[in-house]
Amino acid sequence: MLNPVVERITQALEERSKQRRDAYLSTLMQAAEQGRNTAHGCSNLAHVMAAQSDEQRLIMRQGGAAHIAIISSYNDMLSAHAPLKDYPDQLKAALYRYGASAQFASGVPAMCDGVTQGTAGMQLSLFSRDLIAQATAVGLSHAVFDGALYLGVCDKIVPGLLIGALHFGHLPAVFVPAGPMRSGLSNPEKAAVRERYAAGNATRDELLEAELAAYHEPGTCTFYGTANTNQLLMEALGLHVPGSAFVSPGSKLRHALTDEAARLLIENTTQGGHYLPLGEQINAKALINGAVAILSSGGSTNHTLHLPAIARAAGYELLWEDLAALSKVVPLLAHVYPSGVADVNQFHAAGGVGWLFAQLLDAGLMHSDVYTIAGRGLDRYTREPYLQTGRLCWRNIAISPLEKDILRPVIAPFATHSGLHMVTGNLGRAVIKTSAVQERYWSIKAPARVFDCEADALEAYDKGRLNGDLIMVVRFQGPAANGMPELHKLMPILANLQAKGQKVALVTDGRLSGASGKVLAAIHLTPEAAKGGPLSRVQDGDILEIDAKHDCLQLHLAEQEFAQRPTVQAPRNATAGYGLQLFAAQRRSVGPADQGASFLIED
Ligand SMILES: O=C(O)[C@H](O)[C@@H](O)[C@H](O)[C@H](O)COP(=O)(O)O
Repeated sequence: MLNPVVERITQALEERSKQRRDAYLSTLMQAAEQGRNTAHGCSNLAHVMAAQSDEQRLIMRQGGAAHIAIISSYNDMLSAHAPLKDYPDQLKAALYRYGASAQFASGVPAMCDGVTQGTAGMQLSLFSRDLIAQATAVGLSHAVFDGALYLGVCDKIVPGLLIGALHFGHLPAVFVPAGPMRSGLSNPEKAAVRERYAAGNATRDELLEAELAAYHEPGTCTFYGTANTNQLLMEALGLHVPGSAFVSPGSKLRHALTDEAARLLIENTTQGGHYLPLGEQINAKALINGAVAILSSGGSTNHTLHLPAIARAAGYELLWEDLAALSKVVPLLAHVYPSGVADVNQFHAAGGVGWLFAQLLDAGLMHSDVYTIAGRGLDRYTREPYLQTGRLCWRNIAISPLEKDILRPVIAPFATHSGLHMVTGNLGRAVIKTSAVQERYWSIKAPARVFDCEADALEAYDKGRLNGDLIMVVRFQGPAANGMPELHKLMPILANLQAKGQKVALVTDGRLSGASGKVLAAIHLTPEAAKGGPLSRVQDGDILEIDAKHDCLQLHLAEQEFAQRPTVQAPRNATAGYGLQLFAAQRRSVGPADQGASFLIED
């Protein structure tokens, strides 16, 4: 039986979004009826076919076969995307075997947050999600396709591809992952070396050695950050070949799963006989399944931005309140770094996605009656793929998790609350994830130390100026100020202060990495300081209080006195150089964090 809160939130989502969703579906229907662009004349078609092989031209000229778009975010800057290099050729070969034709419709940009962390480039990170959505739309705008394969893994890329794809929601879609790199130096060991380096107790050589041992080959980073949360989300939305999220790149199984992605897509086209338009697949139940999967696994806080933005692209208005309400009934069932010490390879080996979904479905926390690319019913995603004499098969996963420190059943979870909190008070509202924070640190009342950028906070630490209990405020980091960068570089220094016995926390209108944890952090604060939010009136020494258990974020100051304080303006020249000026229009038009921090303004 479905959990009543899950049922209520799903219904509320449907009701609140009815008008928008109906309009979305009617646009989708029109596009579906039209199919490929019927206005295409011979010259248009000749342009489509000019670069194709004779065999492919023949298939297209004869008509009747599906024509598939491949959209890829491949580059070899991202270790997670490097394995995608040969996928288009493999997928095309598989599609041809099934009688379809295919074209590499577009590449989309993809940046690595690990490379840009703590640098100006990070200011483009969240904006790149919407840019990827636009690039996806450009790729599909030729309107000659019957379905599309989307290749991407990392933080902004998968949400961006999905948002773009949903604007072509009449096309069936399959997302094709590449899988995580093998485990190297463990994530906690890597973090420990960083903390020692920040404290001056490790050399730069030691630090680099540790980083290289952690990030050591192609594949997704092994912690459960935003990229791997994306992969879990794609399984929960039924957009992957079941169980394909965390299979290593380069393995025979991965190869077979990639071929299977092509086969399933063909099946879901009109030509394949089981037409499944993406826009119908991603309905309220699917979105709630995505949210529940992320919450129960301690997924990335970035998805409090991405999920509302994805939902909006499908005609839904998903609220932070929905996530907060679900969080209270969805137990934390996985402990993967930063919430635990295990990495995603160990999570996968312990039972992984399939085991987790089986638990959630059994407890009525996920909707089973959803459309997936593999057929109706999410139960298909509770099994794991394997090869039997070269043939791709699926099998049930053991009922008990193989490792109770990594996965736990609904009846004995790590915590009954998933750990995502929405805190509110006179500064606005913000998001806190407690699954990686020890419970004794969940509340704090301390003086504010206010910084207008991450670099100033790091400098204060280096100069030994962060003494005593403190709540670090780093403001002018919201979407309109500078694109809402991740401030992950603050974590080692705050962790060090905490380890020394100081009570510390962070309040910011910026973001943290999915890999951040340990220290209590109220992030995505809305309204942001650059828009005149109350955060712009906070001063050094103000007493702030954060209480995750009671969903509270408060500045203790008489209301009138606080209201009369002058509003500090955003620092000038923070957005110059490194291409940042090119995004001035986006900073002007971007929406607030609780609506996904998106600059995609729809009519
Ligand atoms: O949200 C995320 O998951 C991050 O953006 C992640 O993709 C990024 O690469 C981190 O900076 C790496 O974390 P570490 O620096 O801790 O390895």
